[in-house]
Amino acid sequence: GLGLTFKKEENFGEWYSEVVVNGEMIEYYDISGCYILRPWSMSIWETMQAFFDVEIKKIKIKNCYFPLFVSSSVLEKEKDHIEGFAPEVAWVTKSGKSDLEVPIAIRPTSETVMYPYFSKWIRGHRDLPLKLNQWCNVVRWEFSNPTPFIRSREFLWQEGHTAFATKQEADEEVLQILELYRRIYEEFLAIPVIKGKKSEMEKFAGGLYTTSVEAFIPNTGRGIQGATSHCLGQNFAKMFEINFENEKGEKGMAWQNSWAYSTRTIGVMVMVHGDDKGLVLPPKVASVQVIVVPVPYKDADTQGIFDACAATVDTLCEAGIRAEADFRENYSPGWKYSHWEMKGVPLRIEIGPKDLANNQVRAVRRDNAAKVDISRDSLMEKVKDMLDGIQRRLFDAAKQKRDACIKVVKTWDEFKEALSQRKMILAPWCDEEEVERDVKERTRGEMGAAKSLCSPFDQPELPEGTACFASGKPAKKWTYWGRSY
Ligand SMILES: O=C(C[C@H]1NCCC[C@H]1O)Cn1cnc2c(c1=O)CCCC2
Ligand SMILES: [Mg+2]
Repeated sequence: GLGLTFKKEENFGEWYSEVVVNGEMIEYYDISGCYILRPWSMSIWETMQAFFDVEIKKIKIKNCYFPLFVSSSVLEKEKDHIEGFAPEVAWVTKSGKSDLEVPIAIRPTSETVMYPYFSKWIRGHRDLPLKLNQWCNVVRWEFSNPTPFIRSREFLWQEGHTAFATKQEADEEVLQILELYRRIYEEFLAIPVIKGKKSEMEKFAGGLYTTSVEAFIPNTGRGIQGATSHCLGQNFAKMFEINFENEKGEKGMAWQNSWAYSTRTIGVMVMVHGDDKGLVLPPKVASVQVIVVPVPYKDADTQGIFDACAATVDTLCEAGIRAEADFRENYSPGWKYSHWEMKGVPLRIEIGPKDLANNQVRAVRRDNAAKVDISRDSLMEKVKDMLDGIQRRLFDAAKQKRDACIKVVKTWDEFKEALSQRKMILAPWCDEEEVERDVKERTRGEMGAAKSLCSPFDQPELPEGTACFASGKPAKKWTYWGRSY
């Protein structure tokens, strides 16, 4: 039948796999960890891309494209960058029947692809700042449970790579980009995120510090890194000799950032907003915001109903609303209702003989199933208002649900209790890496260990003498902890 066989509250993993397929976002592919992005999800990626691309161009970042292939010598250049990740790197070793002289890696990220050329192009301070971005795919041969959008062996992302003469410029840009990532989640995907700094253990090993926007999946009680913006310091500049002569003719090393968000964003949106009828798309990213369904009754003025549907689509499209009608003859209205609910279209408009007679339409919201009769005279503004209302309500509902999953703790026992309740935990921490390692060790189990998610920029009051929840040492900062993806 049309409905889902798994329930979100009962079999989350199976529900998720089914809903991304039945919603026509994904088709499973015959290579494990690889998925087909169908138009229904590709259009969401394109909508976010359109926003982000315009915004980065406002701050003078230029798009480029570097090769997919990385030579092994260059990939292994930044030692502590690569050591932890080596197993994930995919290699080309043959062409046709013959082996390649030297294996060639497929980019898992492009620092080592780009930075030899940054070194070549950056000579004097006038060559700075150099600010590049590329929209591309990357390959990471992950082994842990592959999940569409969330963890796949190939994914789409943007990766920004910038170089500055001063640390201050780099620091400023890290936060500018992080704010764009917050807007992607909160303004487009209607998902609340927390901005913060990663711990020394969780940061990007090759960098100086990592900032991130952290989301949370209430159904699994796991945090998920939504996007990252790193300051690389001068580590890569030292390794790749990215030097420049400043105004006084002195030699300086560039300060660099790198930042990314990926198609993982779409998976988070499905997990947060989806329900047992299928996908629920925030209007801002829905490729079809309104679906108009004719509801003919026997032979009562069927042509009039069809004409009214077509006219309704025209009126809404003229107002910039992404509206379509489903005129397929071989499906019943009821079948169409379920179909478009499964695909998560935010608003359905039904037009039957009664609606026609009263010069009105029946609007049905996907998020809360509310039904409203709208006069065709005020159709445009009423539909606009409803779509804005749906966007806002999805965010508010997700924020309320996420906030209910946050627990503030001060002691180890409270921490363990909150973890068993699948919470996202805010605790005072001494900021010592050994203690973080200890927390991971002490919370290992079949559900996975707890790790630090981020230290929020928005720090609550930390009274003098507050003890670290895990070590009892003087706490230095409030930090979010939890199981994560
Ligand atoms: O990719 C990054 C850092 C950085 N890369 C560019 C965009 C921003 C940010 O993601 C971290 N990272 C993650 N995963 C891997 C690597 C890696 O460097 C290198 C090799 C294999 C897997
Ligand atoms: Mg990884």
